Amino acid sequence: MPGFQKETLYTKEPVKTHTVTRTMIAVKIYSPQNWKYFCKILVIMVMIGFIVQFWKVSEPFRCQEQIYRNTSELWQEFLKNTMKARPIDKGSSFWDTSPFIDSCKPKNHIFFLKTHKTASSTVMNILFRFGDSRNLAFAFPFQSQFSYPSFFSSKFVKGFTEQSNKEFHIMCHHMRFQLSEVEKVMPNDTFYFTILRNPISQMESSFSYYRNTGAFQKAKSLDEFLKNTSMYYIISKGRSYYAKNSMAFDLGFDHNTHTSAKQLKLVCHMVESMFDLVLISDYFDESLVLLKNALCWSLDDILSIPLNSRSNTTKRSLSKDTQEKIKTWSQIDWHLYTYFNRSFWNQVEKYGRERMERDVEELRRKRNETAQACLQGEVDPKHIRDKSLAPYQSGIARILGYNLKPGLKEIDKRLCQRLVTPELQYSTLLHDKSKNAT
Ligand SMILES: Nc1ncnc2c1ncn2[C@@H]1O[C@H](COP(=O)(O)OS(=O)(=O)O)[C@@H](OP(=O)(O)O)[C@H]1O
Repeated sequence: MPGFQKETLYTKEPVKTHTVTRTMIAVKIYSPQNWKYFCKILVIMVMIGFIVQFWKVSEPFRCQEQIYRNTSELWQEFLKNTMKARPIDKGSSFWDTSPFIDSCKPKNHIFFLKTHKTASSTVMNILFRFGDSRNLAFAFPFQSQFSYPSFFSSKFVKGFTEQSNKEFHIMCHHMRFQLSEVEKVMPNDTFYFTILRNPISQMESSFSYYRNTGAFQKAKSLDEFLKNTSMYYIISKGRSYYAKNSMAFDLGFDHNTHTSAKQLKLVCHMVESMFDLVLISDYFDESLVLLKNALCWSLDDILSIPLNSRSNTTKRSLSKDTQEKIKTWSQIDWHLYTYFNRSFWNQVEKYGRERMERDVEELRRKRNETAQACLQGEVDPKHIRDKSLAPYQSGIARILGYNLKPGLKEIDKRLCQRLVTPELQYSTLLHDKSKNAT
C-alpha cells in the first residue's frame, strides 16, 4: 500500500518489517563488490567536475571565438584584399572638409548598410531618388531584402554573376552584412556607410514594430520583457535578432555572445575600418550634412522627409530602470552607439561647428519649403488617399504616411511623390524601370 510505505519511511519508530528491509539494503550497498562500483562513479564525478571548471575558466577564449566565428573570416578577407583593392581615401574626400577641392567629384558608387529602426528608410529614399534621377544601377534583392537574416551573399543579387561585368552603383536594401561578399558586387571605389541609433529608442521602436514576432510576442511591455528576459528570450526561437543587439547583428556580429571590453573595442574598430562613415539618426540632419560632404553631393541631393514614423499613440516612454537595462542587455549596440556618437561629433568638429549649423539650418529651411509645397502633412495610414504612398504596417506600430497637395503640376507631382514613396513601392518602381531599360 503506497500510503503505508510513505508512513514507515518517515515515522520515528518504523515497524519492524521495514527496518529489516532497510538493513538488508544497507548490507548489499556496503558489500566489497559494490565499493568498486562506487569508486568508479566517484572518479567519473570528479572528472565531470574538472571538465565543468575548465569550461568556466576557458569562457573568455571561447567567447572570442564565438563572436568572431563569422567576423574573423570577414576581417581576414578585409585585411587581405580590401586594403589593397579599396584604399579608404579619408584624406582626400570625407575628411577633407574644404568645399572647393578640385578632386571633389560626386560619388555614385555607394553601399549603405540599412540597419533596422534607425531612420534607414529615409536614407534609402535619398539614395533611391539620387539613383533614379541619374539612371544609376541598383543591386536588387530577389525579394524585398537580401535573404535576411542570412549573411549576405553575392548570389542574392539579381543579375549578378562573378563572370559578368555589370556595374552596380548603389546597394541599399536590408541585409546581414558580409564585406567580402558585398565587395564581389560593388566596384572598388565604393563609398561604404551605415546608420546607428540610440539603442534605447531603437529598441522601443523595434518592440512596437516586431511586437507579434519571436521574443517580444508574449511580453506585455518592453519593461516586462527586460524584467524577464530569461523567460521571453529564447535564442533558438525565431527572430531573436530584433530583440537583442539588433544593429550589431545587422553589421554581421554574433548578437548573443557575452563580450569583453577588449572585444567590444575590436568590434568598433572593425566597423570603423569597413565603413567610411557612420551616421547617427539622433542627429539626422547633421548626419546628412556629413554625408553630403563625404559624397560631394549638393544640399538638394540630401533633401528628405521623415519616412516610417510611428504615430505618437504607439510610442511608449520607458522607465529609467528599463533604459539602464537596455544598455546592458544590448551591450554591443550600446557600445557601438557611444563609440560612434563620440567619433561623429569629432567629425562635426573637423567640419566646423558654425559651418554645420549653417548647413543644417539651410537644409531644414529647404525641407520646410518642400513640405509646404508638396504635402498636406503626415497622416494616419487609414487617411492616406493614394495607396501607392501607404507604408507597410507591422506589429502594434501605426506607421504614418503622407497625402500630396491637390492640384500640383505634373512635374512637381512626380518629385513630391518620390519624396514620400515608401521603401517597398519605390523599390518595385525602380526594379521595373531597370527591367524596361534592358
Ligand atoms: N529623419 C528622421 N529623423 C529621425 N528619425 C527618423 C527620421 N526618419 C525616420 N525616423 C525614425 O526611424 C524609425 C524607422 O526606422 P527605419 O526606417 O530604419 O525602419 S525599418 O527598419 O526600415 O522598418 C522610426 O522610429 P519610431 O517612430 O521611433 O518607430 C522613424 O520615426
